[in-house]
Amino acid sequence: MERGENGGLKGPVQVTAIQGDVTQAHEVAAAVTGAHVVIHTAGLVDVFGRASPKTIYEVNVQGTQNVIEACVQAGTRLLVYTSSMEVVGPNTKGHPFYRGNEDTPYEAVHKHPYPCSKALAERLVLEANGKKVRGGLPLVTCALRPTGIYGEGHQIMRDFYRQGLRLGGRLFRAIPASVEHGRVYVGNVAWMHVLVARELEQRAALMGGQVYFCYDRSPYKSYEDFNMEFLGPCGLRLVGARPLLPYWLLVLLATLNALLQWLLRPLLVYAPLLNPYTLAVANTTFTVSTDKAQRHFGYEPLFSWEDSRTRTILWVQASEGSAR
Ligand SMILES: NC(=O)C1=CN([C@@H]2O[C@H](COP(=O)(O)OP(=O)(O)OC[C@H]3O[C@@H](n4cnc5c(N)ncnc54)[C@H](O)[C@@H]3O)[C@@H](O)[C@H]2O)C=CC1
Ligand SMILES: CC(C)CCC[C@@H](C)[C@H]1CC[C@H]2[C@@H]3[C@H](O)CC4=CC(=O)CC[C@]4(C)[C@H]3CC[C@]12C
Repeated sequence: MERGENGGLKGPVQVTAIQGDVTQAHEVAAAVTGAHVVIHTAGLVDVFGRASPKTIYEVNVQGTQNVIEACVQAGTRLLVYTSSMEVVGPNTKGHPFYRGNEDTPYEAVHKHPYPCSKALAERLVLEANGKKVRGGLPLVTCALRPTGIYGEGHQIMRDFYRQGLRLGGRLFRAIPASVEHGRVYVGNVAWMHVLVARELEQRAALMGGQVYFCYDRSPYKSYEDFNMEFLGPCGLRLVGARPLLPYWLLVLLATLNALLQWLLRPLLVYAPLLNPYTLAVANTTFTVSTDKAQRHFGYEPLFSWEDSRTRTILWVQASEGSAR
């Protein structure tokens, strides 16, 4: 096997897939046994009310506890956790987080089950740093906090694309262009995980118990303007320099959706994109500006903004056939 541009090994890699449920401790133990490093990225990502708060807690918090316990029992010393920007914010008060870094003071107050579960799970992982694993050596853990991930496989992007096609090639602006939302390309999030997994053992004293935002050179834009970087070249147009509907009306619609969800629950799962939580997240500035990952483990984005954009556009275009 040869070395690639970034010093990593290049060539075929053998992967063994083991299917399991993180809520089942014995299944997690079976998957972790014999592993040198664990990257725990499985999670229930639901901000729409599809799953119950109990299920979200079981998967994200209890599942993470199972992973930690499996590392301890198996004597696996290195654990990397995929956390989220959501453990910080936006908070329930809608305070902006503008170009913040890992040390920026911010009142992290959550009510929604998803950010609550990610925050609890992250805390479990960080508190487990230094815990003795089988054999007596200390566990080394750290957490990566991606902002909104985009790229190939981004289902919400595909949903917006299909909606735009249905509306005759148009999407209507709902959020002011001045609200900036942090985004990071999926390939760079993955690359950051690989680097952490590679460096955690050698740099345990520096990296153990640390959190790192996942970032790259994607531009700071509003959620909708950012999506248009990909949907625009696919033939969609964002209508309106300002939101089409007044904010109070969006709040009303979001509240109505939440009420309908609650009323219909015994009959069906009504889970539209717009609810009070998603509206608050989309409408609150949250952007990061940091070089901590570069300083601690030499991270540089593997994919430039141009590459990330092109790859995402190609993926959206490829999904066009199935959209019609
Ligand atoms: N999508 C985003 O913008 C962001 C995602 N994240 C985090 O990144 C991670 C991956 O998220 P995505 O790829 O977006 O979501 P996803 O839903 O595409 O992937 C989650 C994976 O977890 C697996 N999973 C769910 N429940 C499981 C269970 N009980 N046992 C085993 N596996 C289970 C799913 O099968 C799926 O493969 C999650 O931990 C999420 O919290 C963090 C920040 C932003
Ligand atoms: C016109 C509507 C109000 C627009 C709705 C857009 C929303 C569905 C999305 C806006 C921001 C997204 C979230 C954000 O990127 C942060 C996230 C981090 C995670 O860890 C999981 C996903 C998410 C909560 C993401 C979910 C969709 C949005 C709320």
